[in-house]
Amino acid sequence: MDEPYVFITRRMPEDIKARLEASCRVSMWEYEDIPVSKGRLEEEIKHADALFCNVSDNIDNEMLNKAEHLKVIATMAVGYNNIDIQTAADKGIQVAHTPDVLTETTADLTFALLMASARRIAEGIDVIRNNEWGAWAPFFLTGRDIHHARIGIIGMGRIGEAVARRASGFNMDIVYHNRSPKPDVEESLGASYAGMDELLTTSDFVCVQTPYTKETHHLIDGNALQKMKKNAVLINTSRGAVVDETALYEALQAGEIRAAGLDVFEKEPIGADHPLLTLPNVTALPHIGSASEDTRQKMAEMTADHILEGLRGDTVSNKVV
Ligand SMILES: NC(=O)C1=CN([C@@H]2O[C@H](COP(=O)(O)OP(=O)(O)OC[C@H]3O[C@@H](n4cnc5c(N)ncnc54)[C@H](OP(=O)(O)O)[C@@H]3O)[C@@H](O)[C@H]2O)C=CC1
Ligand SMILES: O=CC(=O)O
Repeated sequence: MDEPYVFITRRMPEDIKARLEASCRVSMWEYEDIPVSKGRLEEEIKHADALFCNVSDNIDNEMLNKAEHLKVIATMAVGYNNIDIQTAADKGIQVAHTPDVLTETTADLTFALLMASARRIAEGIDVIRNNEWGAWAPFFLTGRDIHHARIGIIGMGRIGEAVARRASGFNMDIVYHNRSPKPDVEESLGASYAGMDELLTTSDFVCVQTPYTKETHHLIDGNALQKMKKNAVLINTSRGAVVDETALYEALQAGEIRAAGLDVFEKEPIGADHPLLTLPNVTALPHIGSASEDTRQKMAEMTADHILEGLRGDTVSNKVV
């Protein structure tokens, strides 16, 4: 019997490719920093038995309908909003993702962004690099305190909980909002459940950690931003479109909220001409939530293993559908 054919949509380290090559025929997009072209992906998905993809690949209904032999899609991410999971399920294609392995790393980055936004770290770095440091001044680059402030976590899931654990080390008052309350987390972390309105109107830091779904599209819109405290900071490390960027720009410019820390954007990648980057109170990062060497290596290994499981006919261990 022919070996199954796997297509990898981004250049991966040799050990990851070799893990698959032990039992599969593998082909890989040549570049690490350029997404696979739509044309190549359409061509490959037609023949592939398995697809190793990532957050920047749009695996929609049209793309999936080209697949003739596909048995498994393994994405090197926990979020899978870029994959039409209903069509995959209808076609009997298993979809696997990488939960847990990236939770602590993403929470570290979320907290780093929170601290950088509150304490104006990016502005401070710019001052030094631009040779603008005149002298110590009493109120120069003063930020807002993190310790003992209230953090409101929207989406108290794996990453939300890991952020809450970090917040408790800073003696923060933790409130959260989910569709379903989590009494165990309330007990272990001393967090309190809040409705959206209460969370927005009382939090000093609002952290968004939900997946991107129809329900969470523009969850943070102009209305939500208006409810936030004037001194509040918004942190988004979930997906860009959970926040209405136009409304956010207007709220930041009008001083309706204090600052924003963003790792994700509605259309990625953004360029230096993005309106939000004209605002000094925006700290922006290029979607690097899970980007530590160890975590990305583990995510890649896990993704390859999901493919091997699916091709053996087993149920993949982190099955979305
Ligand atoms: N910036 C980056 O690089 C990274 C970004 N991410 C993003 O983070 C997301 C979360 O990951 P993870 O913590 O593992 O996921 P989980 O599924 O563990 O947590 C998601 C949480 O969101 C809540 N939620 C879902 N829908 C809603 C809603 N409509 N309103 C309020 N709460 C909601 C869920 O609770 P309930 O169902 O009770 O509502 C759940 O507690 C990923 O989907 C991904 O988009 C992840 C990793 C890295
Ligand atoms: O954005 C990253 C993910 O793992 O989801």
